[in-house]
Order: sequence, then C-alpha cells, then structure tokens
Amino acid sequence: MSAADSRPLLTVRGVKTYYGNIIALKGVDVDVHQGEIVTLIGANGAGKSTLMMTICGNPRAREGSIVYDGQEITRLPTHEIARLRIAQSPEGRRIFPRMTVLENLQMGSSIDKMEFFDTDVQYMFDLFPRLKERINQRGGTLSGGEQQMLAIARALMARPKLLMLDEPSLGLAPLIVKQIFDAIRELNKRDGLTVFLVEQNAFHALKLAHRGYVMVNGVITMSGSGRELLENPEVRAAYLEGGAH
Ligand SMILES: Nc1ncnc2c1ncn2[C@@H]1O[C@H](COP(=O)(O)OP(=O)(O)OP(=O)(O)O)[C@@H](O)[C@H]1O
Repeated sequence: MSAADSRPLLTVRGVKTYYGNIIALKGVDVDVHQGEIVTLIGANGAGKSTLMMTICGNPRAREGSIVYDGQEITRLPTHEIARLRIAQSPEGRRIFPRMTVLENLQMGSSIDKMEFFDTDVQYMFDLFPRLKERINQRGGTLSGGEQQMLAIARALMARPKLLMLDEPSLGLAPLIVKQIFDAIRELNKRDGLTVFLVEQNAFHALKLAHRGYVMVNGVITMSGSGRELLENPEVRAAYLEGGAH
C-alpha cells in the first residue's frame, strides 16, 4: 500500500511544553516512520500546532525527548534543527507576498541544492500546475489555495526528509483541498516523502494518512491506522459527523 517501513524517522516521547505557567502538551508520545503519512487531528486549542512547533524547537519541550533521524534534537537551537531537512509549512501560509512565485521557490531552495533548482521547480509545477501559470505573479496576489500550494512547494524545494504541514486545508474550497491532498499522496508514493500532517479536516486527513493520532487538551487519546480511526465511533462523533467533508 505504501513505501512506509518500520524505521523511525521521528520519535516523540513524554514531551511537555508550556507557555509560561500554562501546560499545552502534557506528555506526548508520537512516532513517524520513514515513508509514512501520519496525521494529528484534534479540536481547536488541543495543542496540535504546539507539538509541530516544539519539534522545530520553538517553543522548547520542557520535558521529554524528540529524536529525529537517530539524533536527539530536543535541545538543539532552531536553526540547527532547520538544517536537518525538516521542512515546516506552518498554518497561515507564510509566503513572501511581494516576491513572485518563482522567487518564493528560490527562497525555499537551499544553497547546496542549487544544481537541482530547475528540475525541482519543474517538479513543483507538475504537482501544482496553477503555480506554473502564475510564475511571475506576486505571492500576495494569489488566491488562498494558490498561496497554500506555494507554501508547500517552497517547503519542498529544500528537499526535506520530513515535511510537516499545519492545516493545509484551512479555509480552502473542497476542490482545492483535494488538489493539495492529491499532491501530498503523490509525493509520498513517488518519492517516499515522510509527512506529518496536522489537520482539523479529520475526514480527508484520515483518508490520506497511513496512521493517525487524536489529541485532546494536550494529551494523545487515541491512535491507529487512518481507516481504524475513520471507523471509530468516538472519532466519528467528535470529528466527523456534521463536519465539513
Ligand atoms: N503563544 C502562546 N501563548 C500562550 N498560550 C498559547 C500560545 N500558543 C498557543 N497557546 C495555547 O496552547 C494551547 C494549544 O494551542 P495550539 O495552537 O497548539 O492548538 P491547536 O490544536 O493547534 O489549535 P488550532 O487547531 O486552533 O490551531 C491552547 O490552549 C492555546 O490557547
């Protein structure tokens, strides 16, 4: 079914993260294996974004450990974590609004990968043909969906081993969500890219993912294959019934 195997790429154990005195993550365990798409679902304020940001080192875990690709990264500075080929496309589509599509992609490409630039840009345009049509248009003038595609494409230009996406479907029309999720599936199938996907759109995320976790109030309450969670009555009641899918 997938290129996923049992080699761990990311191992999160007992992670506790605070904002001041408020505890946002209360001892979280999560595993992402090489070649897997893993999703984290949960309601507003559950702590999903905090987990993704903690993996990137800001805010920092106060307790617990995060091991990425065999290396303990829990206390590494954020710029060193960024060098480890972990790409993050945060909620809110952080693109450069005054730069063109092509310039945004250039910003994502790392210096040591410049020899692959033309090939990689072409690949991004194959994945997201809408971006090709807008190659010289400024990022800030793109539609919400196109900006999301550009944010993902920019993250991919660094040729990451792990792509972390925070709510890529937020506020987008169903057809655009489908295009974005199809592209993630294609990247995973074709390149074996490992993806950690934070989503409120539980239906699409669980359909796409090999495995998923449910987070409630800073605690993982359930985990299983995407299909198991989709069929789970508690998940259905809390995140799927009456939801947008
Ligand atoms: N910078 C901050 N300072 C203080 N508290 C924060 C900060 N960022 C998040 N929180 C709190 O931490 C908790 C977890 O927030 P987080 O953004 O991680 O949730 P989430 O599951 O990603 O939610 P959403 O789906 O709405 O983005 C919430 O109670 C939130 O209010």
